[in-house]
Amino acid sequence: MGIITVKDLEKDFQYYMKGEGLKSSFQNLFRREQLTKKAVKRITFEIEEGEIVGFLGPNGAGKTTTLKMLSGILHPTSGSATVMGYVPWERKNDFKRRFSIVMGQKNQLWPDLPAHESLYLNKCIYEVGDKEYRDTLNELTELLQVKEQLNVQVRRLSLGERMKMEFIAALIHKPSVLLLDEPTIGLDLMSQRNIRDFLKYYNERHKMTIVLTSHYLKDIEHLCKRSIIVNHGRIMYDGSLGGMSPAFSHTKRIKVAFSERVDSESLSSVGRVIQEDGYSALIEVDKSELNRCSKILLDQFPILDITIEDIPIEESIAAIYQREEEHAYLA
Ligand SMILES: Nc1ncnc2c1ncn2[C@@H]1O[C@H](COP(=O)(O)OP(=O)(O)OP(=O)(O)O)[C@@H](O)[C@H]1O
Repeated sequence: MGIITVKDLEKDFQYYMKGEGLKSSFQNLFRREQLTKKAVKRITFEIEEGEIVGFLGPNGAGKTTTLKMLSGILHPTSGSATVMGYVPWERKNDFKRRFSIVMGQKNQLWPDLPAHESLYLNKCIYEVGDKEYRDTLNELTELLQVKEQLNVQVRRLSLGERMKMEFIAALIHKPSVLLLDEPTIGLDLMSQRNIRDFLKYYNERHKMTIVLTSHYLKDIEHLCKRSIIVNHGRIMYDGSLGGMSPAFSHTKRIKVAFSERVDSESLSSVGRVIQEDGYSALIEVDKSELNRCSKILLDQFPILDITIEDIPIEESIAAIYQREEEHAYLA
């Protein structure tokens, strides 16, 4: 059995419709229309110990709601889930001691205190022994290179430094499962990379299971062998990003620059023209046709430069987002 198991998990939010203006506010005092938002719809998956799994999806897809249920912050409407054998929303102390969540948009450190005081508070809450606390703090501050900043008031830290402190606070009790909701949001490229490298190293060293949501594809590509793509609360894909769609892996793109103006009509005999402006073109061809099409281009067109590319992963993901729900596809 996986360290995380999710079976037919659903979450509905009830909320009230509120019209605009004073008249509508007055009417709402007597009659309010209740609406239901189905944020998560019967999702099922299992995650093995030590895995890093990416949770991908457009805004409002249901990622945060799922993570909140797995961390016990929210009760599901129906379905079941276990994390390390515990039902998260029962919030047993043993579960809390072995689990952690970092939300890029929320801080758990006190802004007016230096980070080390909040960290010490976490040590006491989680009943971490003195030596273990010292060793873990040393390891984490060295890995994240924030030893010097431990005594600085959290509100004075840069966003990247603050995020690193948030990670230390989340890991000080050495959880077995870590949920990350947009951990690199707002960080510059260098800080994003530092956090990614840190997570990769930490996962390999401590075999910690990580579930990660991020809108930065680089985070997912770098860290996750497996990604679960959700849209409208449903799982649309579960597998590796590389193996996302056989249709995409059978197609290549030829990017060409011409030394003189080329007629767009003539290019359509080579393959599917994605874009062209007379002096350059992007043409999609079947992999098996690549040699033949490249030869036609080289023989019959005034080629200045030619490159062959795979379909960018972002486009494969966008295509999955757009897929109709009833065609949900499980790898
Ligand atoms: N408390 C709530 N009441 C009503 N609707 C809610 C509530 N919380 C979330 N929702 C709705 O549920 C849907 C899923 O939200 P969720 O935050 O899980 O999406 P997400 O995939 O994390 O999006 P994002 O990438 O923008 O953070 C959204 O349509 C959201 O508006």
